[in-house]
Amino acid sequence: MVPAEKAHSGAVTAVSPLPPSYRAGWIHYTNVAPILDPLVLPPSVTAITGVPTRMNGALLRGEVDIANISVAEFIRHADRLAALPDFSVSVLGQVYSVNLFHTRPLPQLRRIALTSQSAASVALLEVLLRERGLSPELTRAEGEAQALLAQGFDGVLRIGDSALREWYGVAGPLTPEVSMTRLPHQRGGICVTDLSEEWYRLTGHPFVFAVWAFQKDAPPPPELLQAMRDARRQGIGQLGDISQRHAHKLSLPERVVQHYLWNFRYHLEGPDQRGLNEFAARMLPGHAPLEFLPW
Ligand SMILES: C=C(O[C@@H]1C=C(C(=O)O)C=C[C@H]1O)C(=O)O
Repeated sequence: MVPAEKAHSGAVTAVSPLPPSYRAGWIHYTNVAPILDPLVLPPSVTAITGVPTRMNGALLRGEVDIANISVAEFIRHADRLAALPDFSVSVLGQVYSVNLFHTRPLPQLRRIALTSQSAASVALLEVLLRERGLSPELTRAEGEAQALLAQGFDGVLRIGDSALREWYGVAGPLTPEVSMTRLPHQRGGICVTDLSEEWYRLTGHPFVFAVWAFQKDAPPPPELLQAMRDARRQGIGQLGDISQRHAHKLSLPERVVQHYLWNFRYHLEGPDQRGLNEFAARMLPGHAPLEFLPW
């Protein structure tokens, strides 16, 4: 509780109550760095960060008012959530950081370890397996893909920064003559299936991993939206610097991180909205088409 009056240096000073703060939750993976790194929060907004499942839970339990959340949770709760009309984490084709690492061809997979950080990629994997008529056992298990593969899983789903690094461990190194898109999908008995690329092959649509969602009756203050748009414009203009900083943190070549970041679609444009609706229809057959706010 904010005190209405506060004793200070012996004098009694009137302190006006602080305006209630709007609480934001940010998934802090590198793929949102072009929006989050330059973001200057308005004074009325506070923020916490965490992995996708943590942010999904925080928004659904009302611990935060806005968060970039897994698209699967947005679809499941579309009756009470709305999404910012022009923000997304989407990709057309390869994403590099949502990977199924496996030791046998997909039709022969029996036990897949799922990351507990993800809801969207788990739902995407379920859709892709169903499309192929496959039903391996799916179990949540943490750890590095290689270690889990050595422990008896024949498939491991990983997302985010660690998945990007593990992908590069299999597909790299990147040499000056080769482009990122031409790196191999397998080496040393480990195959990497990029789920976003599989989605593109299946549907021809981008895949939307995250949207910025909020309770329908509690839209964000306009100054937060403006700050986010300003930050994104600035971030996209500084991809070189942002990539350099994050490449250092991730111990990856700058060229890899730069390609990784410019490859994202951050604006929830028409193709992304169509991809999102296509995914909603496949994830929850019979789901009413999602409505997107005008802006
Ligand atoms: C592309 C990614 O997208 C993320 C994947 C999510 C999920 O699987 O639930 C949620 C948010 C996205 O930011 C990634 O983290 O690699």
